[in-house]
Amino acid sequence: MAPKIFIDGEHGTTGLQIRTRMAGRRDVELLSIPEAERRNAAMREDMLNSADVAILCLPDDASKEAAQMVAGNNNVRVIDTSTAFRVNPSWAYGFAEMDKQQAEKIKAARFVANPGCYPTGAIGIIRPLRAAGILPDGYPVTVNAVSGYTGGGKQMIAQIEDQSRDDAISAPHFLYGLTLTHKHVPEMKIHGLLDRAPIFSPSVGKFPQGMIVQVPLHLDDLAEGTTLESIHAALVAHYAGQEIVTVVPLDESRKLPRIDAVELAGKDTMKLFVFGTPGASQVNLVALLDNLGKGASGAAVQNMDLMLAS
Ligand SMILES: NC(=O)C1=CN([C@@H]2O[C@H](COP(=O)(O)OP(=O)(O)OC[C@H]3O[C@@H](n4cnc5c(N)ncnc54)[C@H](OP(=O)(O)O)[C@@H]3O)[C@@H](O)[C@H]2O)C=CC1
Ligand SMILES: CC(=O)N[C@@H](CCC(=O)OP(=O)(O)O)C(=O)O
Repeated sequence: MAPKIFIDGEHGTTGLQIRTRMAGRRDVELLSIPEAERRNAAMREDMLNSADVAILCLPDDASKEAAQMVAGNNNVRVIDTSTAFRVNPSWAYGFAEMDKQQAEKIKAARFVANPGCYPTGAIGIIRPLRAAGILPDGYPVTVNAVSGYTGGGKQMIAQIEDQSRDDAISAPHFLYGLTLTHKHVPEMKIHGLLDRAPIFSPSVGKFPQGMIVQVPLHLDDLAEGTTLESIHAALVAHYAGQEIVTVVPLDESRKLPRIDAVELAGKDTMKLFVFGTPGASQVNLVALLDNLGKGASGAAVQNMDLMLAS
């Protein structure tokens, strides 16, 4: 019998994209509730407890409630796409490529916390450098990023696409998270293996899907002898043996005049680049992804497939 999957929040931005990715799949059975009943707690509880894998695509509070609804039912495994459980040690962190053991941890887990979109890029860059001893304790890491506006869910999509609203956003590009206390900072610190919280400056551009995450570094403050080439080699070694996170060869990235935030829109992969001038003292590490692809729905489906393969 095909495993049953219930997407709680299936009519929201992340949920819909997961449904699209599952369309036509015969190896899973999708359980569903009508859109008008999406907040019917009794129906949701029933569906959640009928599923083999429940994928929660809800705000944090609703995710916590849903997790509670299935807590006593060991037949149900859970993937949560919210921020609620990402730094909870009882939940496996759903970034399969972040180290060599992570895919096995996800396969075996009952509870998987899907990573945030920005942290996927930031951790994808930072963690390999911490693991290789290149990025020392105390380094003041900064993370600067731009996301497509679907990152803000139904609310922000409406604010940008419907300019007649009182709360419409007309800016073509805006910074936010100005208090430097964005909800993704703890996740970046813990799964990035950092001893100091990074300064995180997010922004949104007037395009629906896509994301650039930048981590600029001073080579003089890294492990002795670190060069642009050795950072690139460490990333290549870290991501060897899989196809979802790729490290762009230096001879290719050197020729690029610019990076397009929407290049990977609609894709579930992530590209990493090492920019800078050979022999100079600074590098800029860049992750390119789709906030709704490897940054959310694509990663959720990848995690579901790992869990079903166990
Ligand atoms: N968008 C993105 O790029 C990313 C999103 N995420 C995370 O995914 C989760 C979902 O976000 P997103 O899809 O963008 O948000 P949306 O606002 O687009 O969708 C959320 C859905 O959940 C429903 N919902 C809200 N509260 C409840 C509740 N109490 N009970 C049942 N259903 C409820 C909403 O219904 P209603 O229409 O009635 O409000 C809506 O259908 C969030 O935790 C977000 O942080 C993670 C990574 C990236
Ligand atoms: C553009 C935008 O608003 N992005 C959201 C993050 C994306 C999201 O909601 O996902 P998480 O579950 O990973 O938090 C934000 O900054 O709150």
